[in-house]
Amino acid sequence: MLIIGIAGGTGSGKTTVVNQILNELPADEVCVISQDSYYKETHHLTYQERTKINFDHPKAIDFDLLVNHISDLRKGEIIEQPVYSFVTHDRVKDTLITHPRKVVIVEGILIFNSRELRDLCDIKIFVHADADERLIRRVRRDIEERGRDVNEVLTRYQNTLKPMHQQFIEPTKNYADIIIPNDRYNTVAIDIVRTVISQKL
Ligand SMILES: Nc1ncnc2c1ncn2[C@@H]1O[C@H](COP(=O)(O)OP(=O)(O)O)[C@@H](O)[C@H]1O
Ligand SMILES: Nc1ccn([C@@H]2O[C@H](COP(=O)(O)O)[C@@H](O)[C@H]2O)c(=O)n1
Repeated sequence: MLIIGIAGGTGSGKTTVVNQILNELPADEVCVISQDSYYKETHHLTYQERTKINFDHPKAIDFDLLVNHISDLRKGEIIEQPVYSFVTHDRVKDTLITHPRKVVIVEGILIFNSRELRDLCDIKIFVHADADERLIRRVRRDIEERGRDVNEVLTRYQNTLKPMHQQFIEPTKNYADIIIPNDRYNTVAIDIVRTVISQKL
């Protein structure tokens, strides 16, 4: 099994890179684990209380469960991946049955903050895009796909996204084996990653 960690700031293009890698691999040889699915359960909080959570701090993530699940996959076990709603800011009741595959891709802004998770990754990739580019993408995406308005996104960016990126996300670039510059679509980098995967497999 080959475990690939893909980190990078919000809007850097992690999900897009994952999809580009997936395009070239047979569906039954790869599975994807998103860190977003592992935001801590917050059933006990009201919606208003949940909106105030700092989602860009490592404490917001259930790393214990995430590490256990990746370890289980490595052992060949099936896991039940939680499913998260960006609309309610909480996990939903459903889970996603996920089978171990030859290639396991773990993606998320904070994954390299966990030493255990870093150690589980055979290849660590950091997707880089400049802050202004990421903000533009984030505004568009959160309005179109996550039910937010421009004021909410910009306020969150100033209060949490920017400082948390500087404190917790950007420094983890140092752990990366490969850094993908993604201000523009980077097909050369994707080809290189695919070649590395093929060679390892
Ligand atoms: N290289 C790129 N150039 C332009 N837009 C991009 C690029 N990569 C991703 N995007 C767009 O930016 C938005 C955020 O990308 P996404 O892959 O969801 O980022 P992340 O998973 O890192 O938050 C999406 O709408 C996506 O289509
Ligand atoms: N309820 C939530 C939970 C997280 N976020 C934001 O999602 C970002 C991480 O996802 P990416 O796909 O952008 O990597 C992170 O920056 C959180 O602020 C949210 O808006 N609402």
